[in-house]
Amino acid sequence: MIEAEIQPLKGTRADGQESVLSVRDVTVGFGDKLILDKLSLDVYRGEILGFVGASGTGKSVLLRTVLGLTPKRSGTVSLLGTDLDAATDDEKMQVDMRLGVLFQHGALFSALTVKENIQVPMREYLDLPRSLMDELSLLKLELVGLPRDAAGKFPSELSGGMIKRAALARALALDPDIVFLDEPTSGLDPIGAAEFDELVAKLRDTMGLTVYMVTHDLDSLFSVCDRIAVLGQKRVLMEGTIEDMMKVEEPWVKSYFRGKRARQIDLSARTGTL
Ligand SMILES: Nc1ncnc2c1ncn2[C@@H]1O[C@H](COP(=O)(O)OP(=O)(O)OP(=O)(O)O)[C@@H](O)[C@H]1O
Repeated sequence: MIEAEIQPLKGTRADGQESVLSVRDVTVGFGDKLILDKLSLDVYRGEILGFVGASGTGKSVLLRTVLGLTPKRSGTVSLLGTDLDAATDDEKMQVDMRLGVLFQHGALFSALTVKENIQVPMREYLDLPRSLMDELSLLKLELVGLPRDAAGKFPSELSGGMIKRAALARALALDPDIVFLDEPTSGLDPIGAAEFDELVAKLRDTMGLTVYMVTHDLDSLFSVCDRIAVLGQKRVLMEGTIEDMMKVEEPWVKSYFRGKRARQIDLSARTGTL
């Protein structure tokens, strides 16, 4: 399959699936350095989208732009059907409440316990009694597979894998429709990373969560991502399933998905030894 044969960008998929995130012709630059040039992308409800690209191509810049943290020069970003530029403050807040974010670094506030970290979004957006917030925090911990006694611990007392889970629990605090995960498995050993991937897939299956995952982790791309978008040349170079990616001849995509490491993972996945 060549690039042109991969599914084109649309607002709604052929099966009628709604676009939860719709990025249209977004241009972002710093000074005279253009990072994204008329980039378009859709993420559909209930899918796990893996977003990849060489280092420095602008994956974090796009994520920050979508979240409204980095200004764009032109283009539109619609989240959950709301054009963020045209939205009122109240509409923006309604959207903010329905998305969760797990940043690669600085995932948790170090001076707060895990429970207090999970309660940060609840305090920001909801007016709930303390006992209910405590109960909800324990439910979120259970959801991400952490024991109840993790609630009173500080991030420094947790392993890397537990920190990621606790940060995910915080991202899920308000039962979001979509979560943005920036390199969620970086720094985890392969078993911890595989367990985290399984957790993300389980949450998608049970909660109908939509997942936008920036990742370099080939294991994640092969095992849990429904669709992959590749960033290159300041735009989404191509998008499709992992099978589509395996057929692409573009040099970076080819070496990424069909290099030695990728071949080992693909073989493991096919033989069930992953
Ligand atoms: N605030 C900023 N001011 C100026 N340049 C920036 C700023 N933020 C990012 N950049 C530049 O934008 C480019 C893309 O950076 P970005 O962090 O998005 O890359 P990335 O694809 O996420 O890389 P990696 O995979 O290594 O994390 C880089 O050249 C970076 O130096």
